[in-house]
Amino acid sequence: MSLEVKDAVEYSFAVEYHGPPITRELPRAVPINVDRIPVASVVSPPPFSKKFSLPIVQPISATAINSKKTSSSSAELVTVSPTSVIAFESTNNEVSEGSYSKELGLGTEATVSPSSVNNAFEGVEPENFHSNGACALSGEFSSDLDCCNHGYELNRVNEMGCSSISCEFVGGVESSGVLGFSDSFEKSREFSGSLPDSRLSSGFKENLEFNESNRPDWASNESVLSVDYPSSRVSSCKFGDKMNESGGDVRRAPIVTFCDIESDDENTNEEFSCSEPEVVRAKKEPAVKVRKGTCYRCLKGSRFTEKEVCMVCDAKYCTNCVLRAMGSMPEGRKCVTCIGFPIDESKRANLGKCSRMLKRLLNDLEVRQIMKAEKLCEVNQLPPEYICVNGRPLYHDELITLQSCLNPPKKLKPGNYWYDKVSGLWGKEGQKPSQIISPHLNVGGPIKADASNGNTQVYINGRQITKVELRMLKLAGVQCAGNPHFWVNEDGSYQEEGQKNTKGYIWGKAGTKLLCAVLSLPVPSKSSNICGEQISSTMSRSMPDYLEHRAIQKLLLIGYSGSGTSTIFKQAKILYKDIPFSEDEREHIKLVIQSNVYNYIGILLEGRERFEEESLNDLRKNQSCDGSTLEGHVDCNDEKTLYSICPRLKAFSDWLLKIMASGTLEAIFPAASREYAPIVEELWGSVAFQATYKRRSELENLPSVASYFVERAVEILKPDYMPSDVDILYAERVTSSNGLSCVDFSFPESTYDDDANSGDLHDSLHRFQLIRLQAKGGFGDNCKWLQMFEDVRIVIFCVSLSDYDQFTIDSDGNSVNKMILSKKFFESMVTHPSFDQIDFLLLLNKFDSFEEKMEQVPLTQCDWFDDYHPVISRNRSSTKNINHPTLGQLGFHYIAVKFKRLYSALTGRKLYTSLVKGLEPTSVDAALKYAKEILNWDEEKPNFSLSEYSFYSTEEASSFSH
Ligand SMILES: Nc1nc2c(ncn2[C@@H]2O[C@H](COP(=O)(O)OP(=O)(O)OP(=O)(O)O)[C@@H](O)[C@H]2O)c(=O)[nH]1
Ligand SMILES: [Ca+2]
Repeated sequence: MSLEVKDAVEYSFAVEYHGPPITRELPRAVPINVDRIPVASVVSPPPFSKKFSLPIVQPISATAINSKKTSSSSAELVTVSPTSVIAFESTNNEVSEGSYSKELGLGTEATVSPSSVNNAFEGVEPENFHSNGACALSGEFSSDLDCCNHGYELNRVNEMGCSSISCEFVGGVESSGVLGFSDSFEKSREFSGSLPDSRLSSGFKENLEFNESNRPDWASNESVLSVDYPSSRVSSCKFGDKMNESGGDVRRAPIVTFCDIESDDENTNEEFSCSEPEVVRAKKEPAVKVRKGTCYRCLKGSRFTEKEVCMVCDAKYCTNCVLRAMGSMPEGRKCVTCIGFPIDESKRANLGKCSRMLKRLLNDLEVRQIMKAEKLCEVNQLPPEYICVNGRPLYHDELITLQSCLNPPKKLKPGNYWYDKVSGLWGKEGQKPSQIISPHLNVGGPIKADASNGNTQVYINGRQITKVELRMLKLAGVQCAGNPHFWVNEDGSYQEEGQKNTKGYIWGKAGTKLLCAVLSLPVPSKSSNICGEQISSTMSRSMPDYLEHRAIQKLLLIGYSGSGTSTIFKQAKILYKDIPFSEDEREHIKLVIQSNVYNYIGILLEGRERFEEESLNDLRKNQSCDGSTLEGHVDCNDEKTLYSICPRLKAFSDWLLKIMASGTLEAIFPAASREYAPIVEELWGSVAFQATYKRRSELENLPSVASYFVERAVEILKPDYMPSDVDILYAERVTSSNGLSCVDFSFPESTYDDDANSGDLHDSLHRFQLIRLQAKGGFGDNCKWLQMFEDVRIVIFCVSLSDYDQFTIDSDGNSVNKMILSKKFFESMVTHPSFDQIDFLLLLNKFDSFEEKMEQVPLTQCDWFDDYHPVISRNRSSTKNINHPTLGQLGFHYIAVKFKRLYSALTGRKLYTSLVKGLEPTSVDAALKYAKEILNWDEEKPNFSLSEYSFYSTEEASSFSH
């Protein structure tokens, strides 16, 4: 179903006002003077950029624009035929007064008359208008309110506990329909720093002004109507609310200040307040005002009609009208009347991303050509003065320098940035660095000490650095005592100011890069060390692909020791990376696996000694009793048992056990590996070892994965062995030694998506970073890491289901149930201040062994589960059956509920849970996609109104209810 939810959400009904009598004057929808219908906004600046103070906002009348257009020097402009589609080189100059005024709705076929403009607002009684805020002029306000009513529930534990990715909508429009995600909605409110309500009031205020003064000049209308700015992102409020009304400005003065259009795609929880600098930007309004949801040309259709949007004025056209309204689209999707105008910056991300509608209407070649033009044509490029570097707006060639350097800033959007020319560090004004771009570029002003708003008293190249940078420096081993001023070069070499000798290289250590990744700090890219690079002077570089620049979403994976986090981490690598493990990594892992194998062999040899001892004891006992031999087990003369080995093997065994006891096993292998491989082969072939191996379940220290490796010991210990992905998956101790590992990935495009529509594609191109933090016996030492995870989007907490009958000795020497330890760890994490307001996804892992275990061992082995009284059907079968769940499924469901209740009691929020078999790729894939779904919704919710197509139609919303 692909209903256009955007419009669905924008549509709103006026609500009758029942409140107290209103004392002040009520706003009225005033007929607009058609002659004054504005058609121009800011004059596109480039031609004058060097000489004048720009931009200048001038009201331009419809006739004026027509004459301007016809006399325009741009061939493209004048030859546009509103009806031909690909006629970029159209021959007839059919742009006459008539055709333009027609498009403007002023001519004979006027689509909107003064009265119809008025009509559009009819039916909105003053009271309603008042009570409903600014909905008549800008439906987005009410749509934002609707947003929060879209209760949405991503799979709770399904009855049988098997499905983990189902989603449901609960309640479409009723105001109490907030379910499940209410907490995350709270979060998004916080992010935006402005509640929908506050927007309402400010929008309303401006509308009041509008109506009171009824100023006909466009410049002021601009600001009023801009309140209607599509609420694409949580922070969008800033545009309309703070629209600066000053028309002209002084070119070099940094009064052009910005907030980000999509600032939420990074640092989600930071700096989203309306106290940010405001944007000064005029937006061209559609030539006509129409009822929400209808086509701007034919005025037909409803909110459900699929529409294409003009990149400039936001006018929307239905399938029947779009080609007529947009013509040949020489600059992409713009109304014919908007050609030559800069695009609405909020739509920059959509440049070149074709809609389904156009794909249907046009052939492939046409689509490609239009999208290319849309992306690359001059007028659609980022205006240089929208980029402010070190407090100064850029000139045209500065922007080109910036964009065409070897390491250009990623996701360059209008905004204020700081740039440290010496090191190449680059960031948003008032924030930590986000990237290291090419150094020594001649752009912007000199860097200011407070550029990143740091308060650490530590300086890098004259800039006071931020807390997180200081943390990184310290962890990277840089001596930071005494408020030093550092001089950092682009290669990371640093010295203290005033001193000559280099003290070290900040990014020199391997660990520092990982650290930076975790702290969201940039590291130099490989090519950035090249100095004096040539700056190409052409605008050949295409605009950076926005898809690449989506911010990475961090998933923190934690769990009590042995819960399976490293298995899931490795599984993610294998699932989503083309090269899950590099050659170097494999080489290293090989050694780990080989030493693991020796370790398992050692444990078995230890067991062999014990078994031998026991046999000998039995033997002696028997001999002393009746003097007879125990048949088949002992050779009387040599005191040999089934478990005895020859001296050569015995010597090896003694040596290995000694090494293991001294804890130096790893230091001795791999060198020893080559030497002893033949002995291992002999050992494996021996009767005694085989007999021991048969009794391996009696050896407590031998992990269950051991058999996977020991049975292939001979092969694995060969020098040319290379571990397979599965070997690595099963291997112990192959993930990072310091307890921290991370992997960046994105989910591959799902194969069952009906259409490779680029609008949907973004979903598969979301980037994620899975960070695994190991918790040896609760976090202890690693707790220091937790505070670094301020920008983690979700915590994935892993619990081993099969721990319920496992016990371990705690520090006081008491035997404690491992599930209880997991629970305690869970409690301390969900209540940890670092994770306040962060969603938790509980993975109940090792379901495979749990299912087996449940057939043997009662769940009540764990005290926490002593109230487990399942209703077990008599004709229970072990196969999955909805009506007759297995014991494993019943147990899983019960444990999931236990954790959910615990979580809810501790946080008042909802815990997401999923069942996992860590060793099965599909299961881990499903679990991680579930995490993605949770985040997606979290992100989608605030900008619900902008999503062109959504999987979640309102119909689905209402058909699924609680
Ligand atoms: N049967 C079964 N075993 C699993 C599963 N997931 C992990 N394991 C095994 O459980 C053991 C512990 O898993 P790890 O992934 O190392 O657990 P961890 O969370 O990294 O534990 P620490 O390294 O102690 O912090 C390994 O031997 C895994 O092979 C599963 O789904 N089923
Ligand atoms: Ca492990």
